[in-house]
Amino acid sequence: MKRNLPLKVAAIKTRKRRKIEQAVRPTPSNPAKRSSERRTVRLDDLQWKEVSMPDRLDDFEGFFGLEEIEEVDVFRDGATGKISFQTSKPAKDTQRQVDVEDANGTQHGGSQENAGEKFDDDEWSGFSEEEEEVKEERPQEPELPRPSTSPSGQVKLKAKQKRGKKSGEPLPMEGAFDILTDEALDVSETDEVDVSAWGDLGLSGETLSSLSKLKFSQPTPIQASAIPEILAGHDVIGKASTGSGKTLAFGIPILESFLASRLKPSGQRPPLALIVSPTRELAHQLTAHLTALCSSNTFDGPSIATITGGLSVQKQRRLLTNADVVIGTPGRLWEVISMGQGLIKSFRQIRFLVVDEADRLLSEGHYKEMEEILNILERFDEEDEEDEGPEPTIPEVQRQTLVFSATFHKGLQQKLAGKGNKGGDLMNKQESMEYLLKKLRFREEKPKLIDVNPTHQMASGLKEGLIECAGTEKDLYLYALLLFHSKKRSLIFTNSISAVRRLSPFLQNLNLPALPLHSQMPQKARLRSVERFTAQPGSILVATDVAARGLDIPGVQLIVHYHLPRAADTYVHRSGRTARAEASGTSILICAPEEVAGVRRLVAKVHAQSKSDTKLKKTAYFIRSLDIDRRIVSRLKPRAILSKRLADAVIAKEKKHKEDEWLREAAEDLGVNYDSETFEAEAPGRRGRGSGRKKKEKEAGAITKSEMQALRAELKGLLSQRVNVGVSERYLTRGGVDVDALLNGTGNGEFLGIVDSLGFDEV
Ligand SMILES: Nc1ncnc2c1ncn2[C@@H]1O[C@H](COP(=O)(O)OP(=O)(O)OP(=O)(O)O)[C@@H](O)[C@H]1O
Repeated sequence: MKRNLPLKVAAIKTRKRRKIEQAVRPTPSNPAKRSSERRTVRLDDLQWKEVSMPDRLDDFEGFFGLEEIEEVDVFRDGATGKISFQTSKPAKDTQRQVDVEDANGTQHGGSQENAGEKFDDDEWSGFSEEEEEVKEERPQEPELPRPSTSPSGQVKLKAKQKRGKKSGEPLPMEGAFDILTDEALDVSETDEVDVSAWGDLGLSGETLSSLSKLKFSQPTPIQASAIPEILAGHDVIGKASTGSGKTLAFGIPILESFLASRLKPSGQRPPLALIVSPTRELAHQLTAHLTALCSSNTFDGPSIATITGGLSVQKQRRLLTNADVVIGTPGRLWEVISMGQGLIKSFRQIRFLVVDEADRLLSEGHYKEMEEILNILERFDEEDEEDEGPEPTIPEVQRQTLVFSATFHKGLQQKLAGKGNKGGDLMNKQESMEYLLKKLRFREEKPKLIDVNPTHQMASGLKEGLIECAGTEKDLYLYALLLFHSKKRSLIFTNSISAVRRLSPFLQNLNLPALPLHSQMPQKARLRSVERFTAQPGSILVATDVAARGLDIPGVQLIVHYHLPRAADTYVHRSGRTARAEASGTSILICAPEEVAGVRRLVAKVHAQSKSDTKLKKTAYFIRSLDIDRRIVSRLKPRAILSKRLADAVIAKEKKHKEDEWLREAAEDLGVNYDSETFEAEAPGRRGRGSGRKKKEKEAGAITKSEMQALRAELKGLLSQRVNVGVSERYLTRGGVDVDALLNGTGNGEFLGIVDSLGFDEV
């Protein structure tokens, strides 16, 4: 059970953080009291005591609270396998009981496995109590399937019934730990999932039962092609469009290898696999996907360590000691692994090196850190050199190298704008192979290149379009677009952190549920934004390209490129956050007039590239403009202006505050007095680059508190009114538009014009 704990960490789904500090087990030396006054209780009914924590939480990595309980006996009924808890302690107050009841008045129960999850989440996830509300909304884990393995290794799940329903009687501890009991296994309710379509891949019963639980009835094309090659011991380069299941294409063979390795004598083993990811969010998500793959409860899965920046190095190093699978970002991985010879040696014995989003990790500008890792895996240490004599030969590579991405591109650094549009070309098959052979040391001379969809770069369910507007009106058009697509989970991409900082409050002021995500946010806040975005339907994530690759957030329906992608691969990956796993979705670029021609070429290039590989006749792809009634959009302008003024003022004040703090500290160090007004009055006026921006910032920051209040009140007034669109020649509207109703999902978006000419109404 303990060994599994790190796996659960990844669930990013924290519940109440509790620990049974002293669950008294009935042992001979500590016999449990079974006096008549003891009663069977639910854990949630007890008065848990909060354990005090130090104020500084930096090193606790999200461990925000600990509660303990004493004098509770844990019993497992030998006949039924049921687990129960007994105590003589009084029950907690009624309020507390209400907290753990759902809308139907039933108790939220967690399995014993889930109790483990709580510990693990506490290890790193960093969600505070205020997030409990979101977490409580999480759908309950599906009940545990019990696979029956046929001689062919195929697994079918039995249809199950709920215990309570069957007997019609309330069960002791119903809901809390049912999932552990044998009885529960037999009768819990779940759909029957036939996984016979996986039969040809020769997977173990354990893996099949997990796939069955995940309801993955058949492999995706990349899985069907890559898994047998990896299982046969080959190096593999896998290319398949975004959202096509590449994670399990390498995850399943790693699990198979782990399951096979259990037969060998145990002991201190080196990690089996190292998976490198370009971003922290993706690393945690990979952990989550592999964890889910091992969650059928029919076997103990591998222990997974997630090694990313933003979390304690010491803790991560400890995690590595027992890890079977290590997943991380290159910088932190290198930092942690290179801390000691012991780890370096054990990492040289890994059996699988996975480079996810390989073109990104191996591209100029990002390769350095990845190269450090590769060096660690390749390099001899001095001891080895002595053994081998003065000229050491390079040791034979024992590990399989698995490389996956949706794109392989060249010239990542070349910018699209103003540079002859050279940037962002995608590589054809031969070029990608040459490129990867140069960067990585494969075991085989020719790794298997599997490209499952050479004819199209983009997901099949994706619709693409652009909106043309003045560069200064992008905020307004973004607002209009989001109103039209209200209640749709949307991801807005920008090219700068400052744009994320500005757009998030701009949209929030307009009552849109926007969340920020960029690399300068503290790690806990980053994870929180992703979790909220995942949990809240209709929410909006405003992000830099840190969210462009790999993130698999279900139900993202709209991608907006507020800033144009700098390269073709970025366009592919950003757009790939929607229309995943056969779903549909929309990707819209907001372009200034001078950007339109360049963007058309970029998108045409993405579509043409795939055709050139297959020698299909090239017909230039023409991305269509979204037809939007500009007069109607202009009616939204007063709101947008007010919201922008408010957002700018808050940002300018925050910035000024930070600068003041910094200057005050510097002045204190120098032993002089600092007064911001005198300082500014005496500072020489700056001219030149950036002075206009400075001036604007100063003006924005000079707004007084009461002016801010007045602006807020004015905006509130506007937001409560209907947008009077008058009578449009083209789109007859009656009376006006209730934007609040639109936000509630009950309005009619037609006031924004014929946007369905592209079929976007189905999004
Ligand atoms: N065999 C399957 N059947 C159904 N769904 C699957 C299957 N395999 C994976 N999925 C689901 O498909 C979604 C996308 O998978 P994944 O994140 O691995 O895509 P990807 O190809 O790595 O995408 P990207 O290129 O954006 O990183 C996930 O939600 C995953 O759970």
